[in-house]
Amino acid sequence: MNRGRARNDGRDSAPRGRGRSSRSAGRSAHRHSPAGDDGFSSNASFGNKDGRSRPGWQTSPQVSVGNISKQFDHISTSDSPNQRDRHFTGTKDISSGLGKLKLEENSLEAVTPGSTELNCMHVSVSVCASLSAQSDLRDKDLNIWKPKTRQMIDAEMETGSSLSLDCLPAIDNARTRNEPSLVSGSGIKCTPSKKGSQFEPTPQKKNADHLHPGISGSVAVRVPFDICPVKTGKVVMLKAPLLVQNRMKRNEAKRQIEGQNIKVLRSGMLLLKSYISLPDQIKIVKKCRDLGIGFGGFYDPSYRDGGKLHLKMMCLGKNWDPETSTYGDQRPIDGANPPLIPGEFCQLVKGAIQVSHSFLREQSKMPSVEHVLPSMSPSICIVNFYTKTGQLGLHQDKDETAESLKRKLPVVSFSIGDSAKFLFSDKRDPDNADKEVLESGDVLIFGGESRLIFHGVASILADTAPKGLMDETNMLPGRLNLTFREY
Ligand SMILES: O=C(O)CCC(=O)C(=O)O
Ligand SMILES: [Fe+2]
Repeated sequence: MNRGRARNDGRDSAPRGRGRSSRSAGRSAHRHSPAGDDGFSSNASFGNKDGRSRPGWQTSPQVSVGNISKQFDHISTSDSPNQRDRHFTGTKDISSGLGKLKLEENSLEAVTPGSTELNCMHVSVSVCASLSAQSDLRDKDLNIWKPKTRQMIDAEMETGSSLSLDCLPAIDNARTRNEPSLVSGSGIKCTPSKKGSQFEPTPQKKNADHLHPGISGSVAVRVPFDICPVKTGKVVMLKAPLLVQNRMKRNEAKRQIEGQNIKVLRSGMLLLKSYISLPDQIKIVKKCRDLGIGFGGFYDPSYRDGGKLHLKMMCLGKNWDPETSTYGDQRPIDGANPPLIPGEFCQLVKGAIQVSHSFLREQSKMPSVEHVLPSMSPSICIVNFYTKTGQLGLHQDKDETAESLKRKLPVVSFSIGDSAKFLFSDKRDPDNADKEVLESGDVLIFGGESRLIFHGVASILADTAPKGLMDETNMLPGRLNLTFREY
């Protein structure tokens, strides 16, 4: 992808050298659910016909934490369509050194002797930290959620270290993927009470010790980034000022009036305005939120020289590493395997390409438009979250396989939340780049002649997200962007 680093002025640093990954394309292809399996019909709606959500989206097992479960601010509602309700919050001090995890179908218990204190706060952390598992969590977890299975996993928790459990809601992922099942979703963080011990999450570790059985010692934890923090009764939510609320409502109304339309920005570069319906935007945000707080979720990506990108990122299907500008099956910073791309996302991508084809055929009166905009089947999705100050310098997306680039398979980009000032150009030249405002629900496609166009995000236009989206998801102010590619 070779993203130039965004400086504060929105311009780029010099292009970075990059080795293109020569891995074969096949590896990731089977890793995402085949589009259509759990996707949705051609009208691009996420829900079932009766409006209810599909089970894959809403798995919600009950979770408790040993004998302290009652004390948790647990608002799990297994039938609730609202993902945010499926959390519990809490932190627990551990003063003794031994703990046991008891896992059984639809429940998880952590029995931690010597518990002394419970404070309520929302924490969700990846997998297990400071846990020396005496059994292979990976293998065991694959069975844990089978009916009637009960398992005990003895685990040693070092005194003065932290234990983090993640158990919701990516049980589906764990079933289908060979990785620890305590993956995405909410969790409980047990932190030490010992003076001088680390209360802060440990810095990320550059290996995947925690994935291997029998390795003791403290294991690093990625600090999860929650794009939709849970509203609790105790937190006073400040309402957006009236002016802002009115602007959001106006934007929403404008989008509804203008409806869907397609703009050809260049050959092979199309902008599908308001392509993603509001209900689907909401579902995408909630899904990204759940994946984002789980193992392999959002993190602060940096370049090789340590400079930070001005966004949070996670990869689905395959990992793209900004430090090396290459794709791989594991994320080097923590060994996480990228979560699968939800089938519903792939369906939306395919639908957007089909709609573009119909439009191009209609325009050109040509029976085939594949040479203008080739079809593609996504095997990679890079999810970016930009806060109000986020940006991304002009860059080309060109770390996909030589075959994918040769065929000029398009990149398909979803915008959700606040609008973005998007730049694109033949050169890495922000001053002379073309500009387009990408709004919530827009889908941008660039393939064919435009496949290697320089593009980037100059700025985020604050408080422009649809009010309905923000109200329904409690998403932080900012913009969610998903770019799909075929590896
Ligand atoms: O946020 C956007 O619109 C662009 C993101 C992008 O170019 C990328 O992730 O490579
Ligand atoms: Fe890009």
